Amino acid sequence: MTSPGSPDDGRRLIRVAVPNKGALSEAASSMLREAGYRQRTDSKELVLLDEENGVEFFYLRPRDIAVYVGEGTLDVGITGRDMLLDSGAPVTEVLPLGFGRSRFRFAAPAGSAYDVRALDGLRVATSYPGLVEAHLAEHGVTARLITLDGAVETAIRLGVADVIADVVETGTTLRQAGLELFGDPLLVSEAVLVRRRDAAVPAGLDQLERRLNGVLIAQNYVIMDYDVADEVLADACAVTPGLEGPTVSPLARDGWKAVRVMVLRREAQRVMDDLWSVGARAILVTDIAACRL
Ligand SMILES: Nc1ncnc2c1ncn2[C@@H]1O[C@H](COP(=O)(O)OP(=O)(O)OP(=O)(O)O)[C@@H](O)[C@H]1O
Ligand SMILES: O=P(O)(O)OC[C@H]1O[C@H](OP(=O)(O)OP(=O)(O)O)[C@H](O)[C@@H]1O
Ligand SMILES: [Mg+2]
Repeated sequence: MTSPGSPDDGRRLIRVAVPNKGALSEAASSMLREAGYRQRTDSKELVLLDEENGVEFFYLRPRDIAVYVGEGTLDVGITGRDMLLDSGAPVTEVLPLGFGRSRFRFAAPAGSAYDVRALDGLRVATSYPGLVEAHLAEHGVTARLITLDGAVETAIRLGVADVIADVVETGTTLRQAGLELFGDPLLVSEAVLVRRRDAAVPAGLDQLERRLNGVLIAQNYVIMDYDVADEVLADACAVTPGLEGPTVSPLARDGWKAVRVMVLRREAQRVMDDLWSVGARAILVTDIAACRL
């Protein structure tokens, strides 16, 4: 008989927690899909078995994911760094995933010019009490935390709090509530892959990590090909050092080489200008569909 969590051939499945709703949900599933895993097609599905890849996905609230992984019920999960620190669960980051980027900041009514050290005795509304409490303690400040489930920006207008601490991406929500930021960010957050701290590395994590890393590289890098005369080959290679060094091949045209190299996508236009300046020609940029480095 097959026990839960093990397919017929006796391999143990790696159990992965994925956000079921909210800001991380869609991006997490599409990254996993990009990495070759099956994902649910119905947002009501709670569990999905991808037997071919040896993975079982559990769709859970992002806030609960660090708890399940910290308890060892699930092997790994995708959640926000802010949520994982707030939970205090014994989990550790395996890989930052490059989406769900935000800052965790204090804000107060525009013009009130607060300072973190002046929060003693004030009411701070937040959905992340663990994070805020630790930060205030670091600064020797004792404030009264008002813990709310969401829509924290409204708490000041309704007279429940003097300042708030919340997730900020574009700042639109804050501005619309007539608030402005003060103090340094408590945290810079993004979605992260997490596993249980001080526990054995779960079987299958290395494959999951390599696949997700492959997706990140494919998103962030392009392939650049160009032709260059031997005399300026070294100058061109200095512009495009690549990750491990460019591939240089002979061209049918005497005294010229063909070069192939990986370049950061966001720098591609600047790099093409620089290559052109040193004399490179036929500069082509190609997307990477998938990779393992
Ligand atoms: N507008 C945003 N841009 C980028 N990341 C965000 C944004 N809002 C939330 N996040 C991040 O997404 C993660 C989960 O937050 P989310 O808002 O999805 O949870 P929630 O507030 O519990 O759920 P919901 O908003 O659906 O009630 C956190 O790590 C947070 O930093
Ligand atoms: O800086 P912005 O681009 O405006 O984004 C930040 C807002 O997005 C999230 O809200 P969400 O929609 O998740 O509602 P919630 O506050 O109820 O969680 C977060 O809590 C902020 O309110
Ligand atoms: Mg939210």
